[in-house]
Amino acid sequence: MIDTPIPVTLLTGFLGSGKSTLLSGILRDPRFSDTAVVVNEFGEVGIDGFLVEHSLEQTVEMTSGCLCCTIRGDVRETLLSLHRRQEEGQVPSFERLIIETTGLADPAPVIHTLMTDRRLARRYMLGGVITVVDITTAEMTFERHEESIKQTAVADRIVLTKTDMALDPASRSDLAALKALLRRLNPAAPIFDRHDPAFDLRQLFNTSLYDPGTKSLDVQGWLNAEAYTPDDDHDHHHGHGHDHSHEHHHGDHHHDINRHGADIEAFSLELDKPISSAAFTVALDLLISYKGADLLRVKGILNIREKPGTPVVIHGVQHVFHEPVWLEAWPTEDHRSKIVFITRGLPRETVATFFEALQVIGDKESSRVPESETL
Ligand SMILES: Nc1nc2c(ncn2[C@@H]2O[C@H](COP(=O)(O)OP(=O)(O)OP(=O)(O)O)[C@@H](O)[C@H]2O)c(=O)[nH]1
Repeated sequence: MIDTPIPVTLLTGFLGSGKSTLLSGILRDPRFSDTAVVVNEFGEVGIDGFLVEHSLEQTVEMTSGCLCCTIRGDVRETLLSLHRRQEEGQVPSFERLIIETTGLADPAPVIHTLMTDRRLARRYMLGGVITVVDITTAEMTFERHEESIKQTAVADRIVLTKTDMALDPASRSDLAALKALLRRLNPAAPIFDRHDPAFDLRQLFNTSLYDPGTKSLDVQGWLNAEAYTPDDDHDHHHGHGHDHSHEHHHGDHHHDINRHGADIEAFSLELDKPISSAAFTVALDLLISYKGADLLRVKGILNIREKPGTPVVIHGVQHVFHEPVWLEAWPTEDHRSKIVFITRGLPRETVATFFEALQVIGDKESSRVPESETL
């Protein structure tokens, strides 16, 4: 058990959106009794008394300030120390870890630390990102706080909160518009209603590439490339074009919620021919140096020409990419490379151009890039 990296789930969402309330619900549920929690709070008391009382040493609260500022030190040290204490039997063993970030935090630095820190990577892996969205304040929050849009764009799961509060008919149309906006910002992340009787907390945690339960890789579910492909059934799934104002007209509803995050695009690229490892590396490096900060999330499965039959999985958040994972075989009959992108101010056409050029330069350049510098 201790040999398998422990999945880490990031719980994010704007101030007051309902993160702690959701977390309390998770920790009250006996199915999640093997969960450790790291809470980062500005205030003195992180979470309600129940959690502190019943989770005992598995709860590590940090009152040292904003997570995004202290991540290099505190969260890393906290996670390593927690793991060590588990191995030494000082705290009960845990199967998953949740980090609740402050509402103001950009989740990217935490994700970067999990992706790149070798000591952490032997013990933990990025499980997923849960983003909580308060439906009563979402529009104002998106309006005023750019980071809340980014929190949504990098999510693996989106949870709508405060849906139990009385809604007048106008607010219900707001809800439809909000969902359409969330799908546009992030087509692949399932959206759950916290108060839907069918909502099961377990749906929040089946997010990682590696499924610790079955000890197998679920590339299809993780990539969910179909969600990025616009078709008749998915006419809310975009990534092409910018004018979304035709969607969801709601009587006398005046706001155009879809203008928020108008520069965010979600799309997939499919490459029919196997690609050279060297050319792919060059194209990705160029893209990162050109617009690294605006590659909000990139996931993909690649057919590398030099290694037929063994695809490689890539995963990046902004300019930082996870160590590629080589698979022993393709998960399906479809052996095309597929890459999904969520970008800011970086249109599909531009990204596609990089990868089309890649196909062209592939043959010429592959011999000129040292093997050590490729995937
Ligand atoms: N009616 C209702 N109230 C909720 C819901 N979720 C949270 N709240 C309330 O909203 C307030 C803020 O919730 P928290 O869970 O503390 O939010 P948070 O995101 O942890 O807040 P910060 O830590 O300040 O960022 C509290 O008063 C909660 O009781 C919900 O689904 N419905």
